[in-house]
Amino acid sequence: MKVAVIGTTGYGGGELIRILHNHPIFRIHSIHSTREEMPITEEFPHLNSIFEDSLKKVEPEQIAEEADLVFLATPSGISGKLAQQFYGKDIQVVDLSGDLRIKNSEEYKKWYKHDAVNEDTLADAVYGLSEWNRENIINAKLLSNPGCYPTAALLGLGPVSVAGVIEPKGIIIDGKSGVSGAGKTLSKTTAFAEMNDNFRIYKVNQHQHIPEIEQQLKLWDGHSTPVTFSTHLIPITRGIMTTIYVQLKKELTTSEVVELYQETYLNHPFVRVRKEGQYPSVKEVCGSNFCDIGLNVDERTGRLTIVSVIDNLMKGAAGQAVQNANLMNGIDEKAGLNFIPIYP
Ligand SMILES: NC(=O)C1=CN([C@@H]2O[C@H](COP(=O)(O)OP(=O)(O)OC[C@H]3O[C@@H](n4cnc5c(N)ncnc54)[C@H](OP(=O)(O)O)[C@@H]3O)[C@@H](O)[C@H]2O)C=CC1
Ligand SMILES: CC(=O)N[C@@H](CCC(=O)OP(=O)(O)O)C(=O)O
Repeated sequence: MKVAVIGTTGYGGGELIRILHNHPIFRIHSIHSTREEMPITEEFPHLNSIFEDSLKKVEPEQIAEEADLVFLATPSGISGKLAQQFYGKDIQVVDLSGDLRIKNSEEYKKWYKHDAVNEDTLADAVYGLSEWNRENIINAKLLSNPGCYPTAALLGLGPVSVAGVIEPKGIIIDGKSGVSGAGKTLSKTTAFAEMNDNFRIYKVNQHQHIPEIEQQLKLWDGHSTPVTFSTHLIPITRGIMTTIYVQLKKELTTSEVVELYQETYLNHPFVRVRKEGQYPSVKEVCGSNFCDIGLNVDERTGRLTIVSVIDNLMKGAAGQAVQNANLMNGIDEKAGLNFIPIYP
């Protein structure tokens, strides 16, 4: 199958190249950028003598004629416009941005600060939380890949939310992300002197991933109410950890909760549930498509602590995007994604 990548010179685009280069079915047909036509190695010297294709202009008509599937690894605002240009054409679209995730246009505008895509495009976009929306993903032509934080948070919350064993009110999600989550555009907060040896909270109660998390929780549990979601920048390159606090409705032991998670994710190769007493760290998933989850019930408070970790560029972006593209095409979901994490 021929695939195209738009936004190739970014971190998400670069990660797509790393995965697709070794994919057994998908073949990179073309890579696209707003820059002048140049070999990708000008931007990514690490690809020298491995993959040296030249960047092409972003021409949706031509891309749709030539390729079977296109990944949009472009910023919010740009992705939505591109998705509309591909709409109705004979090509599958997988968008890594937030532009197609929020079904309510007003809600999107409130959090993303610009207009949403048109209603048709929005209505046809399938939310690609791979482990939880499989039936819709396999029939999707337009796929909206989840955000990095929502992936970690929702994979952590799914089993207890669906089982109805937690109070729908008062969920607290504490997120920490490595710097590559912010993309490669230079900014003051991600500059070395600001970020190194530092730990900073940002977008307090204003993060654009809040409506995405709440939208999915509401589908799982109609009684669910707004969550508290905090995001922190930590001085590592890759990785997200969410530490989630929920109140249990009834008495459950850690071992019972671990069993619930292990059963839920039994047939989902990219979610690894740790046994009682073990908790994941971000290094243990780095460079891979895994989401690792650790659990503990505090019997004193009746609260469950859920710890989930992902690599933001893999399960949080390009990895899950390829997993979804595999599902959309009836290919083994692990195809091209069989990476052992880079450790240490
Ligand atoms: N980084 C992460 O961990 C995650 C990112 N995402 C989302 O994935 C998308 C890509 O993120 P990321 O790779 O980090 O971002 P980067 O900023 O690293 O890269 C974005 C790329 O988009 C391209 N671009 C910018 N404007 C246009 C345009 N008008 N038309 C076409 N291409 C354009 C740029 O390439 P060029 O200048 O060559 O045109 C740039 O390299 C974003 O929507 C982001 O929110 C989602 C989950 C996690
Ligand atoms: C560390 C860092 O800055 N991370 C970014 C993640 C942005 C992102 O991936 O945005 P979408 O998922 O909405 O496309 C942030 O918190 O805004």
